[in-house]
Amino acid sequence: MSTPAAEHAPGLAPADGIAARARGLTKAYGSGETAVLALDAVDVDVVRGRFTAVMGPSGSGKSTLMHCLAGLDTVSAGRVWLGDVEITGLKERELTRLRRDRIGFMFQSFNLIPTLNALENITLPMDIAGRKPDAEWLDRVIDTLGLRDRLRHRPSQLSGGQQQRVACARALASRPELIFADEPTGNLDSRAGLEVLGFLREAVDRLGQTVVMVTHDPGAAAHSDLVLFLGDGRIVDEMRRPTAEAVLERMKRFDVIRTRSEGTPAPAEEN
Ligand SMILES: Nc1ncnc2c1ncn2[C@@H]1O[C@H](COP(=O)(O)OP(=O)(O)OP(=O)(O)O)[C@@H](O)[C@H]1O
Repeated sequence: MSTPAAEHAPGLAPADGIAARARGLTKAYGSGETAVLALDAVDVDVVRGRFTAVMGPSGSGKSTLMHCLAGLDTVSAGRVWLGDVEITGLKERELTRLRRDRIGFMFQSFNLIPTLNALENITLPMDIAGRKPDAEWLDRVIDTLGLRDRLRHRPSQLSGGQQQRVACARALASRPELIFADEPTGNLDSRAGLEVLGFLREAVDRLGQTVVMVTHDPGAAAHSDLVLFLGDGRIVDEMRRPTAEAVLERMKRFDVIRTRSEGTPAPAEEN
């Protein structure tokens, strides 16, 4: 049970249906004078069946948070759970299996294998794991992502947006409990980017998936249900049912704080 105070803290949700959870998550890089505190005692609940965006200035800890939640990076202190399994303290082999079974990843570079066709790329992680895809689920994913008539094409025969859709399908194919997307629209033009965001949205709404997306783009964040704002390694704010305008306004406040702390005039005076 979470305490009433915890329920109102940014980034914390009521304690049921949690896909990932962190408590006191702290990550330091380096030591001594060059040490960087990338995450500073972060508490966060990722709610199942929702689309969560993570935003914040460059260097605020977004990627580090995602990597620690996904078990791709070790933590310096604190605890992380995927579903009800605590991953902090797991051995690398157990962690690899857990990641493979429970998590789908989408990165900015799609990491498609050029010699495999779209379908083979989509099922590759499951093939490696020696698991058979659930045919009905795979069909739904392929149709939702509009890839039915592109399955035999190789990546070089697909547009950037189509390649990203294949990467999205690959992340969804094993029906993971959680999808982590790091700047999934970063390399795409705005139309293809919108497509991918639409598909992630549909993955949540129609397929019941859980998505965590790191982004710099307020327009992308507006597709989510909840935006978590990171500043200096802490969750400093959250926004439900975001709009691009509201997210942009919130992000501008980071610039004002930074400008003030650096002792230079506020940006308004520069414009
Ligand atoms: N491997 C590393 N070694 C040392 N410092 C690191 C390492 N990775 C990240 N950092 C530092 O940790 C802090 C958080 O980095 P992180 O990449 O999580 O930020 P971010 O919000 O994702 O940034 P960006 O928006 O620029 O991608 C930064 O100060 C960064 O320089």
